[in-house]
Amino acid sequence: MASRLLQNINSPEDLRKLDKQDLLQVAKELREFIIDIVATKEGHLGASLGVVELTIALHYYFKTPEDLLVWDVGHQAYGHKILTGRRDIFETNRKLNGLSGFPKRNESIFDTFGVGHSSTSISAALGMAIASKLNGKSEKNHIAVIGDASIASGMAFEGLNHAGVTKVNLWVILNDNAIGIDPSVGALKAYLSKSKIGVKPKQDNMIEALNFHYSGPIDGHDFEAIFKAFEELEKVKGPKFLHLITKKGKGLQQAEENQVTYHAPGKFDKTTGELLPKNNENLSPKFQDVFGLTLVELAKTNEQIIGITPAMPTGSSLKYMMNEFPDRAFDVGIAEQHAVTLAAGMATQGKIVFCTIYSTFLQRAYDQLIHDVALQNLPVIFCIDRAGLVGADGATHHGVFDLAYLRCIPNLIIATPSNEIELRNILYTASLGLENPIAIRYPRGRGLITDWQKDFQKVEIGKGKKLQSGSELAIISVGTIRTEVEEALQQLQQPEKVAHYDLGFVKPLDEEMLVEIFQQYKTVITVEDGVISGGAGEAVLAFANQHQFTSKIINLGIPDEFIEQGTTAELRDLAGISAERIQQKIEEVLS
Ligand SMILES: Cc1ncc(C[n+]2csc(CCOP(=O)(O)OP(=O)(O)O)c2C)c(N)n1
Ligand SMILES: CC(=O)[C@@H](O)[C@H](O)COP(=O)(O)O
Ligand SMILES: [Mg+2]
Repeated sequence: MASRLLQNINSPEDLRKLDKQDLLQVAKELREFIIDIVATKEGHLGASLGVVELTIALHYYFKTPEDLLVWDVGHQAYGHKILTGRRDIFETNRKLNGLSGFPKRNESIFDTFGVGHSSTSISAALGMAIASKLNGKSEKNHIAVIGDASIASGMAFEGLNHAGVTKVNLWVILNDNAIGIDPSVGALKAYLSKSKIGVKPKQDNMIEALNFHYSGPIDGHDFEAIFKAFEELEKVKGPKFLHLITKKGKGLQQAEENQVTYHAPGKFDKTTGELLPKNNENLSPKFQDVFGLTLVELAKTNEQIIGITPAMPTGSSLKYMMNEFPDRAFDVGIAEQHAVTLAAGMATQGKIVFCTIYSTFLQRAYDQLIHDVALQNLPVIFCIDRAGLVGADGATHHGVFDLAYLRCIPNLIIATPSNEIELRNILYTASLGLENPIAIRYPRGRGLITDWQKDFQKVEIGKGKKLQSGSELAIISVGTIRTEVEEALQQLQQPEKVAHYDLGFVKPLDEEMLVEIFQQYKTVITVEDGVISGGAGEAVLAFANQHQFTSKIINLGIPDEFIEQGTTAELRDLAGISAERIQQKIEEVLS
């Protein structure tokens, strides 16, 4: 598929053998190659298309891999992967046992740092640069490429602040396309958007104030301009900053015009850019929409309700509330720590704050969760999206640690609704006002219920439920993994032997229900889509031990290893929590 020039580029060395004039053709071919593959195999599109020229220029000008190139987030690194020896296996991108969708150290020597979560590139590249200096290799270049949304995160500023007092050979390249997944937000965006190509912001250049040599803004699709800037900056000692203006989705009209949709568009027609219908999608809503639409309903009748998202209005569906109540719904940018403490501040003033964060990104705000929310027992409502295995994004994005990292926090309620209606009802219950903070956990994608917009029912906090009686063994499922358990039970030869309970809450546990289970069953299996170590199953185990129940307890969940990418179904199977694997386990125990 790779055409004339690209098919002979198996490493940056091959690229460097070409004349500069050939690079335009390489850019054309690289764009076509990315579009071709992503159109059928899916993945992140717009970001990689936007940095095609920059990617080629970096590998052409610098001596990678000796010079160290660090991509921020890494969703824009497809061109980098293709030029660094992975062209022929690029169609395995984000698939089980295939390439990771992000740079990864054990995948290639050119991937200098594993990424996926944003805003780490400056700290990582600075760390490398300081180490190089200590190793007597000060001439080595260390290059962080970071987007306009990612640089607005606190962590990126911490890196800039430190770099400014070093004399190391650090390049920060700002790829400014004025958008993250959703439009960029905040005062920094306003500052950056005043910069026009060729017109350096003269007054109060905040980057220069941080002791960086600032260059730009230049057109990031113009090879000549990029090389000229590289040559000039190479003469500068110490940290330097190059500001590029690019267009996300460059080269595919639809992607340029609908940048939010084409961030990760799913399958599309590679020539027209038209999105293709998704196969096998049922009619039940996405869990994120159950959250987003329910929140709008609740916000209509209660003006104390506030919504907060750190940079994921579309992904979390907070966008519905942002559209209806722009004064009460906030996208704070990639700033999970700020989002949590902002929510805490609002809660001190009696606001009912729904703070929605992907499980994996909430890891960033762990201290804020403990110190600013739980310790003061502020009743913030955390809506934890993308809990469990998320599929193709892989190890950096699975939401599998939350139950373990939340369970040990005093004061925090942890709700694990097992379907759309339960999610809706716990959102309603939380909106009535709780005395504690609460974490409500739900997965990526859709469940099975279509008729979900029922009248609200108040939920009793800390209550689980019996879903099915059985004579020999009990299964306790945690959250929406319930559907895998139900499917497993349907396949059993003797389903009447197996009882099924829904834990409902990981904290507080439904002790009454657990006592009933342990008094009745000699074997109990817990199933969750989170890590076993420290997870809900271990909470059940600890309860049994504390109360001297002697039933045998088997915990199913994510084993003590990082799970890579694949479809959610494949990964559940590998982890032993698919319907089939659960069924096998039950049959084994029963026999
Ligand atoms: C800590 C963290 N929060 C949120 C995200 C989700 N996320 C991935 S890419 C992205 C937007 C990045 O925008 P920008 O840095 O401008 O890069 P662009 O996509 O425009 O190239 C966001 C919010 C993330 N990866 N990491
Ligand atoms: C790169 C990144 O972090 C996001 O683009 C992420 O892939 C979004 O995930 P969802 O598709 O689950 O919203
Ligand atoms: Mg951007």
